[in-house]
Amino acid sequence: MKTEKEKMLAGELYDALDAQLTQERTQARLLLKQLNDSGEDQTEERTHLLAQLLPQAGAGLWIQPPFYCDYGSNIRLGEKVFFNFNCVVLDVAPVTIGHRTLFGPNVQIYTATHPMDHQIRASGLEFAKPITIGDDVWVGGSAVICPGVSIGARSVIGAGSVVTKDIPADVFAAGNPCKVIRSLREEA
Ligand SMILES: CC(=O)SCCNC(=O)CCNC(=O)[C@H](O)C(C)(C)COP(=O)(O)OP(=O)(O)OC[C@H]1O[C@@H](n2cnc3c(N)ncnc32)[C@H](O)[C@@H]1OP(=O)(O)O
Repeated sequence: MKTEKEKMLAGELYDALDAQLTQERTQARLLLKQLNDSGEDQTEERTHLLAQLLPQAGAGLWIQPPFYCDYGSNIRLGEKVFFNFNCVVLDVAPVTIGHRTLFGPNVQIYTATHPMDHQIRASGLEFAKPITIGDDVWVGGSAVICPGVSIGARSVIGAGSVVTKDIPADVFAAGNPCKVIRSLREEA
């Protein structure tokens, strides 16, 4: 029989109040509290905390606190990824981010979702869909990336966008819902 964590990572309905998952979230929150309370001059301390929180991060990661996530262990980052102030990554399902991708302040990445049927929702069970963002993407401030979305390499997402569907590579896309505005191939 699958554990609740295995169901969660498989995108199946699962119980978020499961003891193992609660313990893992608590551990992540304790690390986040230390990270978010750390000073700008405590670079070694921050590097040490981030290595524990995000074991699948590439070299050159820069996270400007405050930063928030559910588990950390489900976030895979390429090299030289940058998160500006106050980003939130609900990594209930895997979140995969490519090299050199930049996030403006207050970007929200949500893999977590709940059943639309109120009776199933009332049972407390929930589920999640993975999010993938390619290399060299720039996500403008306050954008929301919804569950299950992929954003192709080198694309730019305008500030304040709500990305509900996949965005291809090499485009500027913006708005709520986020739509492709133009190709960036000719601008390269
Ligand atoms: C990593 C960091 O920390 S980043 C720091 C934080 N900074 C930001 O988040 C800034 C993000 N910047 C943006 O969102 C800007 O809008 C940019 C850079 C994407 C604008 O790019 P430009 O190529 O100059 O776009 P341009 O102004 O030509 O707009 C093209 C169209 O898209 C629209 N548009 C541009 N940005 C947005 C947006 N965020 N949301 C909705 N529509 C937008 C414009 O209104 C315009 O529409 P129109 O043709 O109907 O007039």
